[in-house]
Amino acid sequence: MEKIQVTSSGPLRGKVRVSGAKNAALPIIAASLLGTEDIYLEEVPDLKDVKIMCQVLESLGADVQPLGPGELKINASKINNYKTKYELMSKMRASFLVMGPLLGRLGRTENSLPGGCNIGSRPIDLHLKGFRALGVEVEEDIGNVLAYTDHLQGGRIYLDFPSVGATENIMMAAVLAEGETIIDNAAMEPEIVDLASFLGKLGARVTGAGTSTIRIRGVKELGGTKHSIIPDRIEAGTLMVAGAITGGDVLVENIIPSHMKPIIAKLQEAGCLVEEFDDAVRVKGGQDLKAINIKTLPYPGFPTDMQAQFIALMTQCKGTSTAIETVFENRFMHVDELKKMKADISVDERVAMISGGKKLKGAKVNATDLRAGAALILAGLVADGVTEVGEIYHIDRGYENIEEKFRSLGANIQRVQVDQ
Ligand SMILES: CC(=O)N[C@H]1[C@@H](OP(=O)(O)OP(=O)(O)OC[C@H]2O[C@@H](n3ccc(=O)[nH]c3=O)[C@H](O)[C@@H]2O)O[C@H](CO)[C@@H](O)[C@@H]1O
Ligand SMILES: C=C(OP(=O)(O)O)C(=O)O
Repeated sequence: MEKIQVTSSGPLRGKVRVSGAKNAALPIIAASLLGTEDIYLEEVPDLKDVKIMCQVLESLGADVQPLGPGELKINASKINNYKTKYELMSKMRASFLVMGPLLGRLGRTENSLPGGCNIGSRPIDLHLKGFRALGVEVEEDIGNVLAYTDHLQGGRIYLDFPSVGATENIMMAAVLAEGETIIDNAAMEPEIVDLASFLGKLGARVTGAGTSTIRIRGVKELGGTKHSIIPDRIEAGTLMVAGAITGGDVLVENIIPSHMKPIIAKLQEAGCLVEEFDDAVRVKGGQDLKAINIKTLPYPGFPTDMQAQFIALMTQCKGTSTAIETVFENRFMHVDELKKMKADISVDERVAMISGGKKLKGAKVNATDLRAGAALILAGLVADGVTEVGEIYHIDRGYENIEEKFRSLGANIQRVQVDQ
């Protein structure tokens, strides 16, 4: 079994390049099902989730060819299957994003319910509400969803919560629907904007992405294009926290700084020095980190995908910090693991209180989900002794070459084979 071993590393220093965003690459690869000509993608991160999404596309009849590093060529002109395989769907939440494109292309899609990080119940009611508003019949059975229509018709959808996945799925169905679709209370994440820009290059007519109202005017057919995936703001944030927690000096390159506002603000509140460049951010960690408070929210609020890494940081901030999780109802599983490392944290429903500034101790811990895994690595960098992180397949879902990137900054980290 593979584990990641981290040993107390001292201040991290140097520069490191961020990969393309997992959460932009996944919907864009799914959206490639909409095109009828060659699609060339660049800056595609080499991740387990991306590989699974490519396998999902192939199982539907698309041709997916890796070109150079980070490059994919996709041709979906001959897709012939509307059913996705349970083995693939169960491995990844985002596999559900093929529903919208399949409805657009084939008018039919059948999927088992998606897997992914166990951070809450993660229903798909808003995706289905959106499809129904576009004239789609939806039949739900235990663990299975069948959706079909013989006429995809634009409609108006109000999302009760600005769900990222629902916004993406509805956009992808609506681009080939007849007439206009309006999504109100849409998610505003940068990954939605990247998807809209990709769809636009395929020939779709999408406006308003990045605001809470997205308008889509359906077209008859979409073509091909070349597109480069935006940088991963969560990987960037994780590397910035690595600089902060170790009192280091790290230049994180290939960043869109405007995507990083809540992270930059909270690192500054904690006492770090943050310098912004056109496409990079430098973080100098303070000697005495101060307690801070975070509350996760949809974009442009503080990202839930950075909450675990910030709790690791808060264990080193003097005083009591709080983290309020409002997006997912069960996203504090890393707390029990951090407590094994002697972190002083209590959780009351959606609020975690972190009494920080105390030395952590290395321990055997498990990555209970993707960002939990990142948080444990960050904690391991400043803990006495060795931290051994298990269940690292979660980490590999979302971080490309994580040990190499940390090692390039001077971290003492390696992947090891252990008996159990
Ligand atoms: C592949 C990808 O992009 N994953 C991201 C995406 O996940 P994902 O798209 O799954 O997240 P959503 O924005 O949909 O979920 C946010 C909240 O809405 C709820 N909800 C969602 C859909 C629905 O039909 N009904 C419903 O109630 C969820 O249970 C959750 O409480 O956005 C999350 C929130 O920023 C991030 O943590 C994930 O990293
Ligand atoms: C929760 C995440 O991913 P997913 O939605 O794919 O489970 C994440 O990236 O932190």
